[in-house]
Amino acid sequence: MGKTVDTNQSVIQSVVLADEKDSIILLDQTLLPNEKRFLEIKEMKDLWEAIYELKVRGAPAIGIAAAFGVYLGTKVSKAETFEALYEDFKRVKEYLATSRPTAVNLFWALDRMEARFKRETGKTPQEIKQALKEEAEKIRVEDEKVCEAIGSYGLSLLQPGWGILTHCNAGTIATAKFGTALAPIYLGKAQGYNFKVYADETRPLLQGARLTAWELKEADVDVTLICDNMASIVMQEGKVQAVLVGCDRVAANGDAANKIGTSGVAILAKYYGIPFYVCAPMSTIDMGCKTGKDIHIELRPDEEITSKWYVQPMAPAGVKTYNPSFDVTPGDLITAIITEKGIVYPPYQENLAAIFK
Ligand SMILES: CSC[C@H]1O[C@H](OP(=O)(O)O)[C@H](O)[C@@H]1O
Repeated sequence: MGKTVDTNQSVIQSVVLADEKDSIILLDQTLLPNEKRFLEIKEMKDLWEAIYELKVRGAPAIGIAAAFGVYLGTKVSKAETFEALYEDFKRVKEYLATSRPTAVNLFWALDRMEARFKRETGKTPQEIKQALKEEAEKIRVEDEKVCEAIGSYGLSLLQPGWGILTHCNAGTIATAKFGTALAPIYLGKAQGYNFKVYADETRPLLQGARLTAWELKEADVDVTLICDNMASIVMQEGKVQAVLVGCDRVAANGDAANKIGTSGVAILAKYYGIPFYVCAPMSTIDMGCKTGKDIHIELRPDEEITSKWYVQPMAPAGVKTYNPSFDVTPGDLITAIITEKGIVYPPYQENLAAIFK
């Protein structure tokens, strides 16, 4: 379990590497909105647990945490050669890869750290460890710029005063900064767009209620919290002019995995003729994944449904549950995919491939 530290950061950075402590400082998102507590993570198993228990969550933030975790886990190696250190590195990478299966950023970051390791051939173990630390920080810094670019492209699709529906949390705490789906909201706030955000609470883990509503209230953005089963009525009543969601893995054909319930929102948006945008860093687009059918959907514990938020369980003891943490929205329900390289429209197979060229 990580140690609690006092950090009165003004702009929340949910996961950073504390140079002076050479440890990971992360915002414990499971305690929000009631407590803003930062944990100091020094041990690999504490980081693995933080990812699994969603203390740090959101595809980009998971990737950044994993990259820092690779550094933490490798720096304690006593190896005296490149080859021996590489064996220890691979054990760290394999361990972190078991924390959560759906967000491709975890694996993207681990692979990027391995690529950096291999570029350090001939260097001393100490030099290689320093290189890993640099690469992890580069991933974090780049993600800020990526999210800001997504925010700018996303904002170009929106009008001042629009109602925007969001699902789950793809905000600043799910990334290095700005978020993905909330990035256009933050950039718009700074330019006087006065958006009205309708945030789905997003059962069962309530990232919309606990995180998005909290983030947006902190940022003085007009946010209305709704239950997931109210998405239809706010669309039907003309309160919503666009839907913005994040993602955890986008397949080459444009199918996008995101928090459970997202595909239902996409179907509603299609029915009401409302544009449905997926905000996707290229680090979340998996061209090796042909369609949404190839995306591993994480299944999580019963308690998240039956008892987690209740004074006492709200379901009969021992009742079976089905708790997929994500679902896949078919590409033909997605109006456009907003990336840091620009806005990608269908046909996604060709147009997603084009942004990687
Ligand atoms: C900016 S990625 C946000 C993405 O990640 C969330 O999943 P989780 O909270 O389980 O990590 C959700 O799918 C968000 O849209």
